[in-house]
Amino acid sequence: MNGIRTLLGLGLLVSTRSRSLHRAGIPHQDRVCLASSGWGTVTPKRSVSGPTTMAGKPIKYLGAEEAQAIDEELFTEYSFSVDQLMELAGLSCATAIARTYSLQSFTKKMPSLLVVCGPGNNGGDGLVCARHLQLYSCQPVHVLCRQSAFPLSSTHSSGETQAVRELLAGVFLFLQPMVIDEAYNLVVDAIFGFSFKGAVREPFNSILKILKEVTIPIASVDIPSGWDVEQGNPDGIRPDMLISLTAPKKSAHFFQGRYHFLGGRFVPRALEKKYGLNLPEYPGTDCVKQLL
Ligand SMILES: NC(=O)C1=CN([C@@H]2O[C@H](COP(=O)(O)OP(=O)(O)OC[C@H]3O[C@@H](n4cnc5c(N)ncnc54)[C@H](OP(=O)(O)O)[C@@H]3O)[C@@H](O)[C@H]2O)[C@@H](O)CC1
Ligand SMILES: [K+]
Repeated sequence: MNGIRTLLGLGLLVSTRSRSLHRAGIPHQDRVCLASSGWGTVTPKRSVSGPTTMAGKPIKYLGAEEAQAIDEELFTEYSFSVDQLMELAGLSCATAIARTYSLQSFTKKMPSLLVVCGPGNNGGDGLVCARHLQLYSCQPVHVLCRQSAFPLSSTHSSGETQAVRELLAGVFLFLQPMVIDEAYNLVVDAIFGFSFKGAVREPFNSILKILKEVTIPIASVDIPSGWDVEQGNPDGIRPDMLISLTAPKKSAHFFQGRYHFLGGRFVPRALEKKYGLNLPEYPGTDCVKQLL
């Protein structure tokens, strides 16, 4: 633990420095984030059919283009703002995590959770998730994200959640999987979502390699980071939990962890119908539905 505290302390120092660098105009690709897991082996293909609705219809698993089209339509046709959707998505993720893992029973208290956030909206979901987890008494939550360049990070980690901290990826890369295992109870993987494509670029590639070796559970937001949105990644991280947002993506067929949730209860009925999503009923007023 001393090792991690030293590193985290170093991270805060570097983070402070990098905020200065940001103000000085250091390009955001020089800053970072990070995340992820180690449960089971991802071998295609666990389930071809996937879960069904109460009416017995299969829930639709989206391809990358379709996921992006729905995203676009939510903004243009239904006038959602990115902040609105992100808040609901992040809340869903925190709710699924808190329900599944008994936060009060976590044995490692200081720090408790590590949330690794990427450069896009998936990372924004991670920041919101971290804030809600913290409000669920899971403190402290450490957040690794691209240095503040990310305009949403200040919004979503603001207010009473200032305890979330930024670390540079450079510092993260000093962390050995064993150190992460020792220090944290769970990693939230919010690096990449449905806009990920191609080979993982640095520094995320190195971060994902570390996360592949971690043995504490990983909860992936929307898509396990580094997985192809449709084809998965047999050599990628192996999350214990997947929280699909809006609708599962095709890669969720390859998910072999223990818990699969659907979150993001914001899809208008007309949009659901248009894309034939066949979403399941959410129980009562819940914002998540457990699929597995
Ligand atoms: N209904 C919805 O739609 C909702 C969606 N929501 C959330 O939004 C997520 C989608 O967000 P998103 O579109 O911002 O993209 P996301 O996947 O986070 O990252 C893109 C970034 O990754 C980068 N990048 C890409 N490939 C890379 C590589 N190989 N190696 C390295 N970097 C790579 C890419 O960089 P670029 O290639 O552009 O330079 C860009 O910076 C979605 O999964 C869900 O979580 C919810 O908030 C609300 C409802
Ligand atoms: K993710």
